[in-house]
Amino acid sequence: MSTVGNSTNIFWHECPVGKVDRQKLLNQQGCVVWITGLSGSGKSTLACSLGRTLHSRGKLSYVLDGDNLRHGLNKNLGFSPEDRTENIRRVGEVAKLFADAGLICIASLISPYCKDRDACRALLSENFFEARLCYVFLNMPLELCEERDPKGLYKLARAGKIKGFTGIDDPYEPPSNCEIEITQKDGICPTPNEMAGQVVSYLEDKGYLEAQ
Ligand SMILES: Nc1ncnc2c1ncn2[C@@H]1O[C@H](COP(=O)(O)OS(=O)(=O)O)[C@@H](OP(=O)(O)O)[C@H]1O
Ligand SMILES: Nc1ncnc2c1ncn2[C@@H]1O[C@H](COP(=O)(O)OP(=O)(O)O)[C@@H](O)[C@H]1O
Repeated sequence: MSTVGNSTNIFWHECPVGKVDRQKLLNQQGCVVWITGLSGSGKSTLACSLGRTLHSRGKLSYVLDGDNLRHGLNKNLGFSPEDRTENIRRVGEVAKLFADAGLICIASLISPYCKDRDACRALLSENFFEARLCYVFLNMPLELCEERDPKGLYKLARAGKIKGFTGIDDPYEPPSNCEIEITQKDGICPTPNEMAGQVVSYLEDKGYLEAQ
């Protein structure tokens, strides 16, 4: 019997089919690839490209995209620091479930604050779950993201019509402990396929693309 958050008198129920059984079925290991970076840095593009590459290799993945989740699970959250923290916490919990289900979970969110990303890492490291988290930092210059501005949000933020926009008047704290950092080379951004390839190589090296 235990107490967790606001719930008291709760019990953990084990099921007979476990993570290892599911992983054997899928011939892969559940893990989380978490893509962080400015709006316009290419997070959704990389997430889709990675999902496609894994699919073509017979690996089951699922994309949790920040923008999309704000249409449902996180529709009651805005962009205040507190709401962003809750956003990351919730997606961390969902990603943990997907990884426990044996999937390669691809989360793509700005996730701008170090403390929230650290909390997420801690969450995925809790004793009953072996941490398999790969932070991918899409380290693209603000100027490039602003130039791309596919949704016109930077323009609105610069005009003061959106308050608290990441990179303009709300901070993006670059990670110092990410597993993969993707940058421009000689002023050229790697293609989505190249970026996905870099992540797939990491997953292969870790042995996540086959059962234990
Ligand atoms: N104020 C402000 N700051 C940043 N982004 C904003 C804001 N308002 C709306 N948007 C749009 O919301 C998308 C980011 O949602 P996330 O859930 O990834 O954000 S966060 O991780 O909670 O910071 C983000 O999508 P991406 O461009 O795909 O990153 C924007 O389209
Ligand atoms: N590697 C890339 N090379 C060139 N353009 C890219 C690349 N990745 C993304 N883009 C373009 O940049 C814009 C923003 O990409 P998107 O994936 O929506 O970013 P985010 O999800 O971080 O907001 C889109 O127009 C997309 O086509």
